[in-house]
Amino acid sequence: RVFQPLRSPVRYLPGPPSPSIIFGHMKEMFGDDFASVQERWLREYGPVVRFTGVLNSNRVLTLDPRALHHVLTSPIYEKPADARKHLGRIIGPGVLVVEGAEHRKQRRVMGPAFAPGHISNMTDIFLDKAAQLRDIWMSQITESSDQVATKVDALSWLGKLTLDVIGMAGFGYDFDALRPKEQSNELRKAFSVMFKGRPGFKLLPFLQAWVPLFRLVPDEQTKTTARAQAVMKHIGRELLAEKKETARVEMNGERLNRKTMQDMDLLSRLVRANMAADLPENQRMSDEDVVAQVPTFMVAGHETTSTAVTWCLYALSIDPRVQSKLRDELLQIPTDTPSMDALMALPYLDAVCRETLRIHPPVPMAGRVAQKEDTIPFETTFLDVKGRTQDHIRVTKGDFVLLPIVAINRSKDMWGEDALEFKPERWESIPEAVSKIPGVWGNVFSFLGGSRACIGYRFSIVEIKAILFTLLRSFKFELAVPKEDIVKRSAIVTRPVLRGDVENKTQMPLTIRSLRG
Ligand code: HEM
Repeated sequence: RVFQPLRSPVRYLPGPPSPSIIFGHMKEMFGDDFASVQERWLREYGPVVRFTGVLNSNRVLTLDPRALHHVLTSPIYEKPADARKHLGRIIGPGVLVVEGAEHRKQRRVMGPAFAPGHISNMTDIFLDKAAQLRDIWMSQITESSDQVATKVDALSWLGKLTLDVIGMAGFGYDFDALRPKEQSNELRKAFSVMFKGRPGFKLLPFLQAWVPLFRLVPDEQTKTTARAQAVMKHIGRELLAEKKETARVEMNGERLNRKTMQDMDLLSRLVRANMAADLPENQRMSDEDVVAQVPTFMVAGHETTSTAVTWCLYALSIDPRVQSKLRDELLQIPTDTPSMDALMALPYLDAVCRETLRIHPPVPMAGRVAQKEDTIPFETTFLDVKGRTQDHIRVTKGDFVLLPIVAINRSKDMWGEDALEFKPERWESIPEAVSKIPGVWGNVFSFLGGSRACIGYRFSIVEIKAILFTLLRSFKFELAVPKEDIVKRSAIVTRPVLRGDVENKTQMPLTIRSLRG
């Protein structure tokens, strides 16, 4: 590992000098300002930049669509092993962390559960839970002094809402997160313990991920995490046993008569697909793999979606014109419970969602590591440090390629001079250049692309639309603090933090005004 960077051809790429032999540019990459750092490097050093990671390891930054497409689709590239192992120790061998043949197997069995037809059946769950939040907020307004408006922390409420949604739609489990905390159930408590902690750069988890010796450091979080993990596994196993039993009864021809929401959840679908008679034995997932999908869906699908809706309400709060144009469209619908197709057919709602996920992607970046030597083709030529024109780069085992989600989504070269502005109207006619972005959804890179693209992207788009539909029809949103006070804090998910808040607590204070007279 120590000598690898000295042998790799990546060292011939232009780029900034490493500020630290131990941490390389990791501080810059985890800092709030990472997006402008990346933009600056691309401006200074050209379309392909070499920067450094831990122990001077090579990292490549580029926005070249051909190169990124290559990395996303070639089996030579895997997620960074240390990060996978670290997450795998917490959530088990779920689809988010496994690689190679095991990953292909899991994706194949899980794919049908995320098909549009099944997501369509979940729309009622999304709308139902959103209506629950609407009613809670409405009663808070009624109880307030002026009975027309109140202040809420949108982020924490939306976090509860999306946790309830992933519980019901993911495994037919009601977290009841929208209920008061005292009524918190076991799985919700276990999950919040496992992922407790504040965003930002933290040394110990970082060292634990990289240097096995540090995993022996006894910290309180590790102990409570182990206890919470045991609860999570236990509940996961119970859920699995329940789903298997239901599927068995159905498969025996004694089809259960109750068409409950549980029959529609992702885990039930996955269990059925895994039990299908025509699935070869070696393609079936083990019980351990299936149980690991419970925390996997919670990790991958809950905070990402609540953060996306939160940033959308932020964008709508600072642009009242867009907010009322969107509301006008939503109020045209004669029912509170539209179908998925009806939601998906609303053009301005679609443009607002795309623009939110472009400007405020919840996951700011990801990365892949080459497992052996490779040549990455480029669309545009560039000069290496020796001044030679190149149309490809060579990498070797251990080289890391950044997947710069924010930088692509906001690139002025691709989107035009107004790339940094929130403008849903841009989706009426998007520039030719963005059609090359190798994203699985709508010309943005926010769900990545290729064989490891977000499996839940359709789920989350319909969920986001259902939540916005329900809330915008009942409330007007305003920021309750000056917009300069909201800071983006980047970690695995980019959350809002109030400027000057020493506790670094994530929140989005909004004033909500009832539209019911
Ligand atoms: C706005 C919401 C969401 C965003 C922005 C998002 C983004 C992403 C991104 C960027 C990745 C790739 C990570 C990487 O390869 O390093 C990913 C993977 C994944 N996402 Fe999402 N996600 C969202 C919602 C969801 C939901 C709702 C679910 C499940 C119900 C979900 C399940 C997954 C899973 C299982 C993976 C791993 C896929 C694999 O490795 O094969 N995501 N997501």
